[in-house]
Amino acid sequence: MENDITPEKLSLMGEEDSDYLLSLFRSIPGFPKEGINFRDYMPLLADARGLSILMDALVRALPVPADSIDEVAGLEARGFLIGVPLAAALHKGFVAVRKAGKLPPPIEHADYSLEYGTASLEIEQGIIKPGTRVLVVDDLIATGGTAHAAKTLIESVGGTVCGFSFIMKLNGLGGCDKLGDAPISTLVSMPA
Ligand SMILES: O=P(O)(O)OC[C@H]1O[C@H](OP(=O)(O)OP(=O)(O)O)[C@H](O)[C@@H]1O
Ligand SMILES: Nc1ncnc2[nH]cnc12
Repeated sequence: MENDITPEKLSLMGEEDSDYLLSLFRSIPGFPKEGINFRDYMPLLADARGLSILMDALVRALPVPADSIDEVAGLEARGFLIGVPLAAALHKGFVAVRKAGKLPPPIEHADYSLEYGTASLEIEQGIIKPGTRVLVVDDLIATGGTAHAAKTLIESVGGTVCGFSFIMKLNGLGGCDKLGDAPISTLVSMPA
């Protein structure tokens, strides 16, 4: 099903690498429930060349210059998998934005709705210092509920979201419209 995937920022790399990356995405209709076409990037991580191209692509496609980022925040769970290596590649720290109940108090908490359910995100108070410029990283933006909740949390502890980096964007759900003015980078887009 990779033929319904549109490259966005992949033009920043060679056609051979771009095609290779596109060939590794998987789409699973009906998972986790009827009506959802689940977009899976795990094969990109499992493939040595795919992982290397992916990380390179995320760095090239940063929505803001690297020197304007203080910290990278990854959203549990799939955002952790790319957030940590991206932070390391940029020589920045990494902050985990976690699902409810995983972090010790004191925490900040925000509820949000998903394409297929509802959930809560939490962040430790004190982990982001006031004035810190944070790049938010996740694998995918659908409705934008998760990324918006992360922005709310980061701002509630005094940070500023300077940009968002996603691998995938699902079209037609208005996700990016929820995120305010901070620049957004997505490597590929596809129908929801
Ligand atoms: O834009 P939205 O509609 O909010 O959806 C996007 C979110 O959904 C997925 O996470 P999920 O909550 O399924 O959790 P996981 O990463 O733990 O699998 C994905 O990794 C994003 O975080
Ligand atoms: N269609 C989808 N595929 C993978 N992750 C998602 N998160 C929200 N919608 C999703």
